[in-house]
Amino acid sequence: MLGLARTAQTGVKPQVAALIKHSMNPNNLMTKSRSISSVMPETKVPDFQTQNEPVYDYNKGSPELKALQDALKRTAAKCEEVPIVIGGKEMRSDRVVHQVMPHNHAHKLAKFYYADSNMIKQAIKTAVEAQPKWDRVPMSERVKIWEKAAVLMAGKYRQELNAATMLGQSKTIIQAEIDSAAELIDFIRLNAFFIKECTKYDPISPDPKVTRNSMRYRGIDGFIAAVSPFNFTAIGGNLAYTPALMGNGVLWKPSDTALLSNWRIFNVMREAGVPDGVVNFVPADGPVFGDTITASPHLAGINFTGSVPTFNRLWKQVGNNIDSYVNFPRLIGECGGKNFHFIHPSADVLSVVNGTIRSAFEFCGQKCSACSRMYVPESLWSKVKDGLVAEAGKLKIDDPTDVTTFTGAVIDDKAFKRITGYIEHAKNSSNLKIIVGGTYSDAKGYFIHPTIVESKDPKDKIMTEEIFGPVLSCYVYKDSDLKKTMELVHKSTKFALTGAVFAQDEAFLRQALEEFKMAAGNFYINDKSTGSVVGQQPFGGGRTNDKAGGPHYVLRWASPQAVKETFAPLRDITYPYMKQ
Ligand SMILES: NC(=O)c1ccc[n+]([C@@H]2O[C@H](COP(=O)([O-])OP(=O)(O)OC[C@H]3O[C@@H](n4cnc5c(N)ncnc54)[C@H](O)[C@@H]3O)[C@@H](O)[C@H]2O)c1
Ligand SMILES: N[C@@H](CCC=O)C(=O)O
Repeated sequence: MLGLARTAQTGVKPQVAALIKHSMNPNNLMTKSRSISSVMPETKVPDFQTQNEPVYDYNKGSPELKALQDALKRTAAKCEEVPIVIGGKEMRSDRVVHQVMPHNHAHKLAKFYYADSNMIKQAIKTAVEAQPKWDRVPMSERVKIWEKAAVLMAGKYRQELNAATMLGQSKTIIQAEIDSAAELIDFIRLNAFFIKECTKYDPISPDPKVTRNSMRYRGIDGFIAAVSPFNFTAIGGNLAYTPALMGNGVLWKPSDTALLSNWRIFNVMREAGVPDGVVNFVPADGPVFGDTITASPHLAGINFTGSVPTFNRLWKQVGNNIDSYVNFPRLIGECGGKNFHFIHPSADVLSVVNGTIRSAFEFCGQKCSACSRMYVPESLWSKVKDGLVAEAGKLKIDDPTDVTTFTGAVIDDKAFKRITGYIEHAKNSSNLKIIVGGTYSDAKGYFIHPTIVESKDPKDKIMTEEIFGPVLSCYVYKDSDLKKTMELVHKSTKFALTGAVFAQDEAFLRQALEEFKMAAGNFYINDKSTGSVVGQQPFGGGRTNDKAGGPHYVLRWASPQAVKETFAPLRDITYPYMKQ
C-alpha cells in the first residue's frame, strides 16, 4: 500500500519499485524506522539486558555448591562420546582422540573424533548453503534464540558447563564460574545490546521526502571458521556464536583440550533453536583444519584466538591463496601476551602483592592476560618480595574440585614441557634467581608450583617471551632509572596485550598513561592485569584489538549495506547551469 502511494506521488515505475523491494532482504536489521514512502522494512530488536551475569558464591551449604558437586560426579563418572556434527548430522572418523583431566591424566573425560579433510569440506558446503537462509531470519528472532540460550546456560546447564570446564581444563570453582557461567552468558546475552549500540548511526538524509539513506547489516557470504583456544570455555562460545548471530554460517573447531565444555555449549545452542548447519561442530587436527579452510574460495573470515605462531600460519596461508577467494577473508585473531605490572615507588604494597599473585597464578597463569613480568623499584623490592614469597608459598596446587585448592594443573604434557623448560633455564642462568617455587611433577597430573624469578637482565627471554604458565619474572630497577625502565616495557617485547601500573602519585599515573599508551590493549591502573568483564572492559591486544565483549566486535561480523532510495525521479540529464 505504502509503496503504491509513493509510486503514484513520485512517478517511480511500479516495476522499479518492485525491483527495489525484491533486492532488499526484508528481514535484516535496519538502522531506521520505516518512513512513510520507504520500502525499507522496520525491524525491532527486542528488549535487551545490560546487566552482567552474577558470579555465584559457592559457600559451604549453598544450593549452587551442591548442584555443582552433583554435576562433577556425573561428569567424572563416564567418558563421554562426542561426535562431529555437520548440518545436524552426527559423524565419526577413524581418528579417535581423548580428552583427559589435566590434574589426573589417567582419567579420560571424553572420546572424540578428528574430522578429515573431506568432512571439513562437507561442513564448508553446509555452512555456505545455510548462510543466506539464516541471514533472512529476522535479527529479532535470532536474538530471541540467543536469549533463550543465555537462560539455559544461567540455569539448567550452568553446573554442567562448569563441571566440564573444571574437570577438562583443570579450573577451580571460581575460575570456572567466571568463565563457563558468567562470561559465556554475557557473551551470548549482551550481544543484542551491542548490536543496538553499534547500529545507532543513522545515515544522513538531508531531505527524506526526496532521498532516504539507510543501512542494513547482513552476514557475509561464504563461511566463517571459528578456531578456539583451550583456556576459556566462554571464548569458544563467543568465537562461534557471535558471527552466527550476525547472520553467518560457521565451522567451529574447538580445542582438543576444551572439547567437552565446548560440546556442552554447542548442545545448549541447539536446544535454544540455532538451526542445523548454521554452526557446525568440527573437531579436527589443527593443521588439517587450517589447510582445508584456507584452501576454500568461500572462506569469508577466520575468528581465531590462540597463539601467535598459529595465527601467523593462518595469515600466511590466506595470503598465499588471496587470488582464489570470493571475499577478502576477515582475519580476526586475539593472541598471546607478556603482560606487565609496573610498580612505582608510591604504590600500595599490599595491593601490588595480592593483585600480582592472582594475576600471575590463578588458573596457573594460563590466561592470555596473566601477569608474567614485573618491574619493581629498589626502594620497595624487599617488601614486595617478602609479600610475594609469603603468599606464593601458601598456595595449594592440587585437584581443582577441592574447595581449598588455589589452582589445578597446567593443560597438557606439551604445556608442562614448555613451562618447565623456562624454569630449568632460570635454574641454569647466572642472571636469574628463583625466589620461590621451581618444583614440578607430572606423575599424576601436570602440576607446576607457582614460580617467581628475579632477573638481572630485563631482556632475558624469561622477561620477553610468552610462557603461558605459572612463572613470574621480576626486574628490580633503581628508583632513579624510572623513565628508562618505563621505556623498556614496550620496547623489550613485541607483545602488547594487557598491562597494569600501581602508584598513588597522580602525576606519575598521568605520565604512565602516555608512556604505556601503545604497550597494552587493556590497561589497568591500580588493578591486576587479568579479569576483564564483557561490556565493562572489551578485550583485545594493542596489536590485534577487535575488542571482544563490546559493540565494535559484532560489527566485524557484519557486511553493512548502504541503501539510497530516491523518491524524486530524474527527469532531465542536463544541469541547470547548462541552460543559461
Ligand atoms: N588475546 C586473547 O584474547 C587470548 C585469549 C585466550 C588465549 N589466548 C592465547 O592463546 C594461546 C593459548 O591457547 P592454545 O594453546 O589453545 O593456542 P594454540 O594456538 O595452540 O591453539 C589455538 C587453536 O588453534 C588450533 N590450531 C592449531 N594449529 C592450527 C592450524 N595450523 N590451523 C588452524 N588451527 C590450528 C588449535 O587446535 C586450537 O583450537 C596463548 O598464546 C594465549 O595467550 C589469547
Ligand atoms: N578475559 C580474560 C582474558 C582472556 C584470555 O585468556 C581476562 O581478562 O582475564
